Amino acid sequence: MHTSLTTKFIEIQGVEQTFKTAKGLFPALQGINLTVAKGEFVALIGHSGCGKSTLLNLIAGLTTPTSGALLCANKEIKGPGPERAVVFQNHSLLPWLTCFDNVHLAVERVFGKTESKAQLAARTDAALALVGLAHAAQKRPGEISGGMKQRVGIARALSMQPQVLLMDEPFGALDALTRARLQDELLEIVARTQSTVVMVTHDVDEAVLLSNKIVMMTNGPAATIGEVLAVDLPRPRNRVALAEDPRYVHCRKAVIDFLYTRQGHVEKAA
Ligand SMILES: Nc1ncnc2c1ncn2[C@@H]1O[C@H](COP(=O)(O)OP(=O)(O)OP(=O)(O)O)[C@@H](O)[C@H]1O
Repeated sequence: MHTSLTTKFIEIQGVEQTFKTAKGLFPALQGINLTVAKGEFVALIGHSGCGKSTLLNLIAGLTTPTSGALLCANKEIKGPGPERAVVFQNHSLLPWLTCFDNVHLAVERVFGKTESKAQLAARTDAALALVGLAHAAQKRPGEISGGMKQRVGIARALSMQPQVLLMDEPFGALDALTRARLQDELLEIVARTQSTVVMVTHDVDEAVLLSNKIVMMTNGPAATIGEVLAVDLPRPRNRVALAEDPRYVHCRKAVIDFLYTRQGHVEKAA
């Protein structure tokens, strides 16, 4: 159960992102102002191409904004850092390494200079155990299912003991049942580790089930934050019980209204 969600952790101030393309400048994001508190779970939702990944990449420090500022723990975000671990949709594991070695690589990068070999191995084991994959430690990505690969990706991110977990549609490529199971696991892990999470998703139910706050983005070009919805559902959350909870239904409807009534989907060429 989150106690206080008041400590400002990530601050995004007047951020604008313009890309140079063959056809000229493309304004992807403008006027983005957002605060994420420590221990908060924030979902970014919006139609395809509105700029969710662009915003997540800015927080990850993989790109720099055209203007505006991004801060993490009062420090300007100037590049990627182990305190902001990223989980991508396609797990991005190295296929020739075992699950253990894939996670160990990240552990070594962050703690290699300060900890013994035994400590690094123990961290790796603990991260795999956290996602229920201790038994698959010696398997290679090609020998495990899509859901398991995604769990290794989450273990790798968590193994760095990041202050914030940035997830870009982490369950987007999975079937509905595996996706539901991983959402439930993520809920438990986040409760146990008190992680701060920013997650990009297309899935309204996923956003409501997992988050404290849903950031709804307008369609691009020059996309911005249209509305922020507070999800005041108590934790722990149970998907079956929530399905009929009027507060859940209300949140779900508010997001659907925003996406389909006020931001009617416009397909546009990328
Ligand atoms: N490096 C880039 N150069 C040029 N345009 C880009 C670049 N990255 C993103 N864009 C454009 O910026 C817009 C936002 O892209 P982004 O990938 O952030 O959207 P998204 O909301 O994450 O989409 P999806 O939900 O489909 O993954 C799109 O129009 C995209 O074509």
